[in-house]
Amino acid sequence: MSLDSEQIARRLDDVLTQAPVVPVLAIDRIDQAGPLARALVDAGLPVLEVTLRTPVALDAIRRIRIEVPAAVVGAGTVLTPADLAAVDAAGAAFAIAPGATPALYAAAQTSAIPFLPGIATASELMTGLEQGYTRFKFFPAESAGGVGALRGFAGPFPQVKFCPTGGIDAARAPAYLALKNVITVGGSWMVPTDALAAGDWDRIGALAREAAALRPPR
Ligand SMILES: O=C(O)C(=O)C[C@H](O)[C@H](O)COP(=O)(O)O
Repeated sequence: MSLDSEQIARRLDDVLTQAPVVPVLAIDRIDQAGPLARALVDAGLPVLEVTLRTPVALDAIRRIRIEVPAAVVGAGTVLTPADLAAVDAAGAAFAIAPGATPALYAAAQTSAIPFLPGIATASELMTGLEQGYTRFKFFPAESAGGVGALRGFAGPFPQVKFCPTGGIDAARAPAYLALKNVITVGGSWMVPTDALAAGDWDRIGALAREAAALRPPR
């Protein structure tokens, strides 16, 4: 399969436009997966990024697909072609990387799964453009220049849109969401570590509802 630039953008937009905020999840215990996903989806955040940072991540993706069919569950921290193949096999709806490499771009060309590469600089963005990509994760957003950097990218790269992630919270998210070149914002702030460990789905649900209300989906 070889996709052109428009097809790549459309496949990613189909996913990323479904919610103003994408929760970035590090799931430690498999029994957390279903209830956590349900709390987030019920609160209005259907698009979920399960990071491959924990041993149960792939199982968590499978579990969420079965237990919470309304979730659009994808994978984060996809670092290698092997990771991309593994998340595809687990049935992830999309794959997100904090950066990108020639090997990952090559693997994504032959993978059925929509792939969102990460960039932090104009040169990395231009490498992605050469690969046919116009949608990127901007990571780590706050320390790589934040809202100002994205305003700057809008000049030379008007066709490019972003999912900024990294250091964003409920207070910072609205400034990103107000930018024309931001489709959605990623972050973990609605899943505080102590609330997840305690299974406090009410608190997570309340934070997620606030996040979902930040902007109607685009
Ligand atoms: O694991 C990955 O693939 C990443 O790219 C990193 C995450 O997206 C950020 O760590 C989330 O950022 P916080 O909202 O600051 O927790």
